[in-house]
Order: sequence, then structure tokens, then C-alpha cells
Amino acid sequence: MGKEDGGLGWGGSLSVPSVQEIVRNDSGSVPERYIRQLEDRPSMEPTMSDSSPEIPVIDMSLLAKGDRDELGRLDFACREWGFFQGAVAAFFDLPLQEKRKYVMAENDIEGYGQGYVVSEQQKLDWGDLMFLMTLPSEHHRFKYWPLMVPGFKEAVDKYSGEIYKVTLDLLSDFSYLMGMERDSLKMLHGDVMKQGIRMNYYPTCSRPDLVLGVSPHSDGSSITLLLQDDEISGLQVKHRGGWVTVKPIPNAIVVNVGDVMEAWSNGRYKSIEHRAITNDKRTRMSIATFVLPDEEIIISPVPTMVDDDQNPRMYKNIKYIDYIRHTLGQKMDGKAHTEYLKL
Ligand SMILES: O=C(O)CCC(=O)C(=O)O
Ligand SMILES: [Fe+2]
Repeated sequence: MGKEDGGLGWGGSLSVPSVQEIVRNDSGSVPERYIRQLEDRPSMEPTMSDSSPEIPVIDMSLLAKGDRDELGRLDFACREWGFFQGAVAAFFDLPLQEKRKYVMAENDIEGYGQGYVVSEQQKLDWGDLMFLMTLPSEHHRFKYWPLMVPGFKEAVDKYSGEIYKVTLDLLSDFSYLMGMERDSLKMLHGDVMKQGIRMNYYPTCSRPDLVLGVSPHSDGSSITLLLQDDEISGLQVKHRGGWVTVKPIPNAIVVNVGDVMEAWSNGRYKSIEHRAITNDKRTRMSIATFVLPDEEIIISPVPTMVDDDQNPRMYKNIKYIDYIRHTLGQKMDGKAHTEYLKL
């Protein structure tokens, strides 16, 4: 962290065009590098979400016990979204030469760019993004922060702080469910729990049936908290071999288990493969907050989730930095990443 010239040391991404610019220059064509192989193309049939099981919705107030007040916190975090979304949209609305001032370096993953491009051959995602490490705040690398966008820093700081409180509540509940003390999962993140925020911007695409906004992947986080647009759907999760669209619910945060939690829970909680599709009508934005352990932490299943007969140990010991370098060094490739964690 904060190795100003060498980047985060987590990996990097090749530089590719801004999708927003491609669409601005010629909204009717889709360059070859974005057109997916037949089997990877999204089906545009709306029936998928209707015929498949719904994603469970958890009312945080039911989880709250006594003096704990998760619902209020969640509500607060979600109300911040309007403000935050405005600031993020203001960033993407800047002219390209302004945005390029915050462009991620080739050896880095922070800044404005198109993440996870590791080869000239790979198919590209129909989306632009801005990734910032938001916690711990002493490690902010302001060269990547568009401080000239009015309110941007304030909105990110506020949102990051509120979502951190929701994170602690969720980790406390997960700890309880895994048979541990309520602060155990927080402690497992090490001395410095990290938070990275990825702001995704998906321009419209004239042929949404040919492209993907984000390739299938699982998140390398412990948990991810995603705010998606209230009206425009795009997120799909893999379920029984098919893709289920997660219908946006106003004022809801989508929580998904990341690779690290899958390993900690010895596979009880699954880091689900997901992707994003685009549409030809409206630009979509989403904001993913990744909760990340300290780089030096060794990830392995917690003792309460392992026993000799019913739940043999399924995941190996691996240092988080080695894992994240491994995942970022490959193109997003479905569940291949968690396979690397398994024994
Ligand atoms: O845009 C979305 O809904 C998904 C984004 C995502 O999966 C990510 O940023 O990791
Ligand atoms: Fe994701």
C-alpha cells in the first residue's frame, strides 16, 4: 500500500479503450474485441429471472437484537447512495482527457480504467470503472482521486464509513452463524481490514446480446456489498448452471460472499460466480465495496467449520497477498479462482 510508484503490488491491467468513448464516437457498432464467443453471450430472454428462484431478501431489522440497529445503518448507507451516485456520475461525465488524469498505471489496479485486462487476446468487458482503496484512510492514494469533482471525496468518505459499519454488523452475524464469538471474523481480517470500492459504469450497447459488462467471476473479498441502480438490472448470478438476474430492490444492498469467506467457512458459504450484462437503453452504474483482509493474513478454514467426519477440511493455507496476486494475474474466469484455494 502506498508504494507510490510501484503500485499496490497486487497486479495490473493492460490499457484498453474507454467504452464510454467507443459509444460516444460510434454508438452503432461493437468492436470485435468485445464480441463474446457464442457460448458466453448473454441470453436476452426476460424469462430467466421469472422462472428461477428469487435471491433471498433479508430484512436486517430481523437480524438486529436488542440494542443493535442494523436496519437504521443499512437505511442510512442506502440513502447516501443518491448523493454518492451523483458524484460518481459527475466523474464519468468529465471529458476523457480529465478522466485520464486518474488512469490506472499498468502495474496498478487503482484508478480509472477497465480492470483485469491481462492479454491482448482476451475479450473485453463493455464497461469502464474507477477503483479506489478506501480503507484504511491513511492509505488513500490521492493521485487517483478526482478531487476536482465537487463533493466526490466527501461522498466516498461518507459512504465508505457507513458501509464499514454495516460490514461490521454483517461480520458479527456471520461469526455467530459460524459458531464463533461475534468479533471473530473482524479479527480474522488482521490488524488492517481493508476496503476497496469499484465504481462500474456500463454505457449502453447497441448489441447487448453479444457483450458482457463484467465477465463471469467471483470476488476475491471476504464479503462484497453492492449497490446497483434502483431501476436498471444487469447483475446476474450463476444458479444451477444458468444465469439468474438479480432484480434491483430500491434501498437494498446486495451482499455476496467472496472467496475468502468461502475458505474461512470451509465451503459452507459459497462465493458465487456472477457477471453483469448491458442493455441498449440506459447507462447503468453499480458500486461494489469489497471487504479485504490484511495482505499478510494466512487464509484457512476456521476450526469451528472443520471436523473429521462430516466436514473435512477442504481449503489450504494461503497468504492473502499471494492469493490476490494470483487472481488478478489471470483473466476473470469464473470459479477458477476459488479452485486455487482448495486442497
Ligand atoms: O455491476 C454489477 O452488478 C456487478 C459488479 C461486480 O460484480 C464487481 O464489481 O465485482
Ligand atoms: Fe463482482
